[in-house]
Amino acid sequence: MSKPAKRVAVTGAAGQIGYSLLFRIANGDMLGKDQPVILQLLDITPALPAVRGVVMELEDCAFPLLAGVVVTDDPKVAFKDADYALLVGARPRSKGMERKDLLEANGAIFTVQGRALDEAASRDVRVLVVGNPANTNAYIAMKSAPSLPKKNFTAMLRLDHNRALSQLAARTGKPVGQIEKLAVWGNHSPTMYPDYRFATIGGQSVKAMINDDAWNRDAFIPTVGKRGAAIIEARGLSSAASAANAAIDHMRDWTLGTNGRWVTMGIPSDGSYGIPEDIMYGFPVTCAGGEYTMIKGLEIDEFSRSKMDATLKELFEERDGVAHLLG
Ligand SMILES: NC(=O)C1=CN([C@@H]2O[C@H](COP(=O)(O)OP(=O)(O)OC[C@H]3O[C@@H](n4cnc5c(N)ncnc54)[C@H](O)[C@@H]3O)[C@@H](O)[C@H]2O)C=CC1
Ligand SMILES: O=C([O-])CC(=O)C(=O)O
Repeated sequence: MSKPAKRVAVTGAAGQIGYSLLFRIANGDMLGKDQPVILQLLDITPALPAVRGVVMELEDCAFPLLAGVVVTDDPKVAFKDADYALLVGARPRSKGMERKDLLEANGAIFTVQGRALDEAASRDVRVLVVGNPANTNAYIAMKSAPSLPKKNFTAMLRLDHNRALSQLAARTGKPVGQIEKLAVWGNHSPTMYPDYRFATIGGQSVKAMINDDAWNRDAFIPTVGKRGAAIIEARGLSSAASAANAAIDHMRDWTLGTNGRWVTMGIPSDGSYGIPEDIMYGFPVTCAGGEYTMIKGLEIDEFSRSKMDATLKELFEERDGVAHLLG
């Protein structure tokens, strides 16, 4: 007998990430090839005709796991009994903007949606915020949903993690799938700190393999941090397929587990590593049994401390900038 369907809410369903994401969720890439899903799609009223077009295409794929689709412009309808919520809908940046420049335009969306999740979603709903600035928007949603567990709110750092893996594979000439124990600390912004000090390939230290601090400082860290801008420069639009892929990776690993492998998730801090409680910060985690567990006790050297503090400082500034939204 097939499993009962899970309700997956996706906001910004008419957008470019939505167009890459929905088909993969319906195909079972996120929750497994034996898990039926009901998609609950939210967008703003003028975008609903476009969402209906996407739904026609979903129908035309005849996905066996797609057990139903809801289309709405009302967050409470979209989040009704939702088991998963992927909050993608928000304005993307264009050339010359930083992600934090979107705070004013996008922050308010996440108070409304946090409250609607609080009221309507499953008490176990797993929330991933993709819309930028993702960490602070996730913080806003979490603070606007006081009856839901804080740990169920996360922000997407997985694209940064995957970008960093790919840069390391290129530099070492090793297969990307063999790299373990990478971490990306902090904010999804150019201040993030991708950190391969603990990384291994086939049990060998990646840091020792590369042995080039200047490359780390002057090439690796800025390339990963500014990759989003490089894609906007090249495409004229921000990353969409790779962002959707990262969202699938994040939710799949959270739900189905990582078998001991480290991944990066933006999660509310518990105070570890000197990051104050509730700050939505990228940490290395493993996932098992539907829960994530932060990797604790890693040594933080002076260079790393300064990087982790710089990205924390930016998150403080963003948090202060949205204080008025949180009353
Ligand atoms: N965290 C990450 O790694 C990444 C985050 N992003 C962010 O994801 C967001 C979406 O990007 P795209 O899909 O490329 O943008 P897009 O402009 O193609 O689509 C955004 C969609 O959200 C909808 N929307 C706007 N306000 C809404 C609201 N209040 N409720 C529901 N839907 C709403 C729009 O109508 C549109 O359909 C942007 O903020 C972008 O910066 C993009 C790439 C990576
Ligand atoms: O850079 C942007 O604005 C879109 C994004 O978050 C990314 O590609 O990492």
